[in-house]
Amino acid sequence: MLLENKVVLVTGASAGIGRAVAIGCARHGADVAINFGRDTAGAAAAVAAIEALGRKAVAIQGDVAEPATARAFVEGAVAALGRVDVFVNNAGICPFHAFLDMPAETFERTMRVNMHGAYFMVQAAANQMVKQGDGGSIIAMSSISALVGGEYQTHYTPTKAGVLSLMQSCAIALGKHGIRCNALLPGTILTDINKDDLADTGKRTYMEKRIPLGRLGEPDDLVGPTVFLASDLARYVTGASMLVDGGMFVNLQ
Ligand SMILES: NC(=O)C1=CN([C@@H]2O[C@H](COP(=O)(O)OP(=O)(O)OC[C@H]3O[C@@H](n4cnc5c(N)ncnc54)[C@H](O)[C@@H]3O)[C@@H](O)[C@H]2O)C=CC1
Ligand SMILES: C[C@H](O)[C@@H]1OC(=O)[C@H](O)[C@@H]1O
Repeated sequence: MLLENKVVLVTGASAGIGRAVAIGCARHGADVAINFGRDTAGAAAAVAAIEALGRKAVAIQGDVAEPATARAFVEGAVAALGRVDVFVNNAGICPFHAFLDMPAETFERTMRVNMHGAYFMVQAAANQMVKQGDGGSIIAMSSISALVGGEYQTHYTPTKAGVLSLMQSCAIALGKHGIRCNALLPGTILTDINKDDLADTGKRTYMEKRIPLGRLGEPDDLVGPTVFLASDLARYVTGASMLVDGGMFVNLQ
């Protein structure tokens, strides 16, 4: 198994991509600590699914927008599972809104959750890995939106570009410690984050038509790429980014 004896931490793992990735890593042999915001039932379901696979799991509540959450999550995970081998920064929000009347609070909250949250979480995980002294793998859930814009995502796309950039700089800062840092760039994956947006059937059909593989993504589509980057198969991969979008980005005409 690719992640045998590894401890994986995933933020925002009570639903969507984070939950799929947490359970997927357990399927490949990892013990898993999940951070979650408010969804206690979703977090409990993720823990139960991981334990049903014969792996250890712990769920730790905390708002990633608060810098103190990062240290508490890493410390709680180490207390429960012993160490941190892989850190997946996944928690994120995208409250769709037009640019010209974007409320300052919506802009600031999106920045704090997606960008500040990623920064302090990655920093806390990296410090633990440096302390352990035998490297690690950090993976950030960026987005196709790091590379292209969105009319109702002017507050969101800069955070995804920021997270991609964070992985590039951290790859340099942490390479000497044997810590690899990479970004995954999902396309459009059906989750709660875009449920309302894609309830517009015209928009959903348009998005589907843009995808050469012919369908929107599902959370499990991110498991393979995450497990690969987490595993020793990717031992010489750092500072890299991988689109997981069914080919949407390259589909000009
Ligand atoms: N669904 C998609 O099409 C795409 C999603 N992404 C990214 O993937 C990541 C996961 O999103 P999805 O699974 O799609 O959405 P989701 O809405 O299903 O999941 C987001 C998760 O983050 C958690 N979360 C939100 N704010 C939090 C906070 N302040 N503290 C702790 N946890 C918090 C939520 O509780 C939830 O578990 C996000 O970073 C998103 O930007 C990137 C590209 C495409
Ligand atoms: C929320 C969006 O539907 C989703 O998130 C992203 O990062 C991409 O823009 C997807 O379409």
